[in-house]
Amino acid sequence: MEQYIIKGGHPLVGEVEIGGAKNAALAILAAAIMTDETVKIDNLPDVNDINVLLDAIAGIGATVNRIDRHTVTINGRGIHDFSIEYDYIKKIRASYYLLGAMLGKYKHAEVALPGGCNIGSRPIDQHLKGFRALGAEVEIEYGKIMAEAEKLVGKHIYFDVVSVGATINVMMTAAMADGLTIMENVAKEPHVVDVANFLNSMGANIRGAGTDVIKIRGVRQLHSTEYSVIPDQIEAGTFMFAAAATRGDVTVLNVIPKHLEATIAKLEEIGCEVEEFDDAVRVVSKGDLTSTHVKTLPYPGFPTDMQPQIGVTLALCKGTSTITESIFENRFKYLDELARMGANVKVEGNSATIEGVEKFSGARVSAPDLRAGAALCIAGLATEGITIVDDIVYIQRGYERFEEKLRGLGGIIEKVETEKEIQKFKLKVG
Ligand SMILES: CC(=O)N[C@H]1[C@@H](OP(=O)(O)OP(=O)(O)OC[C@H]2O[C@@H](n3ccc(=O)[nH]c3=O)[C@H](O)[C@@H]2O)O[C@H](CO)[C@@H](O)[C@@H]1O
Ligand SMILES: C=C(OP(=O)(O)O)C(=O)O
Repeated sequence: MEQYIIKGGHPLVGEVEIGGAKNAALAILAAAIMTDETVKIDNLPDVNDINVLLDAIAGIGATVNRIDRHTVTINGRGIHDFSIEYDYIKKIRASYYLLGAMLGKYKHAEVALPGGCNIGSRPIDQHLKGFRALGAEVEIEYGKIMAEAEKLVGKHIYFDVVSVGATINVMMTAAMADGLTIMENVAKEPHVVDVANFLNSMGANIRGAGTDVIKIRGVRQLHSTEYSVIPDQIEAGTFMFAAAATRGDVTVLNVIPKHLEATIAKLEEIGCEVEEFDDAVRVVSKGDLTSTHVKTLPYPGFPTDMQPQIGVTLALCKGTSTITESIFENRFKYLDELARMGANVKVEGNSATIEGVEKFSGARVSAPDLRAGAALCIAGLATEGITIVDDIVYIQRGYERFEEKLRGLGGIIEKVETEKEIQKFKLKVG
């Protein structure tokens, strides 16, 4: 099993290029099968989740051509199989987007119940409510969701909870339903807007993405397009908190600063200097940082996907910080690991109280999920000793060349697999 080994205690300094947004790209790839024409998608992150989804799309008969690591063409004309059994697909969350896409285009879809990070119970009732409202019959049997419709007809849908997945999924189906769909209480995340823009570039008629109400006038057919995925605000934020925690000076390149507002506000609150450019943000962290309070919320609130990264940073800030996790009930597991590195934390229900410490000590820790894994690497980079992070397969789901990008900022981090490699690293770093 691959691990990261880290020798920390050095400020991260320099520039890092941010890739395309995983969570936008996954939905866009699924939506690409909704036309028989060829779609070209650029700025894809080269991460495991994307590769699993591309294999699944090829597996049902679409033609998938990799132009390079970040560009792909997809042609859905050959799709002959509307049932996705593929073993890996159920492990990724975004497998549910094939349901919305296939239901919209073929009026029939069967997809294994989705997986994704184990950060809470993660129901999909709002997705199913939306499909049913549009006229689909939906059943769950043998771990599979089966959706079928003779005809899909636009409806007024009010979501009971704000869900990124349900908003995008039902939007995809409604894009090819008859008539007008009005979706209320929808998610406003940048990736919701990106998927709407992508579908519109294929000929869909979607208005209001990025606000609380999305209106979709269904169209009969979608057509070819060329599209570039937006930058990943979570990858960018991860490097920004890595700069803060290591008392570094890092500029994230190829970002949309507007998408990073909640992150920038928290970095400034704890005492970092943040400079915004057209498509870059520089974070400078000098001297003592101070505590703050964080509550995760749907966009434009502070993202739950950035909660572990700020948590690790706050554990090294002076004073008492609190974090309220209001989206997922099981996203504090990384704090147990951090406690093994010397953090002073207490979790009660959906709140964590963090008493800042001056430094951590290196330890062997496990990545409990994707963002938590990245956050534990930040902890290791901020720690003078040696830290080993196990289960990095989670990190590889969503970060491209993570260790290489950190090394580019002066971080001492290597991917290792054997005890011999660990010893070699220790000898090298002294
Ligand atoms: C692949 C992907 O894009 N994953 C992201 C997506 O996950 P995901 O789409 O699973 O998250 P949602 O936005 O749907 O979940 C938000 C909240 O709504 C609840 N809920 C959701 C759907 C539903 O049918 N019923 C229901 O009750 C969830 O339990 C959660 O409490 O958005 C999350 C919130 O920004 C991010 O953390 C994930 O990284
Ligand atoms: C939780 C995440 O992903 P997923 O929803 O795919 O588990 C994430 O991207 O942080």
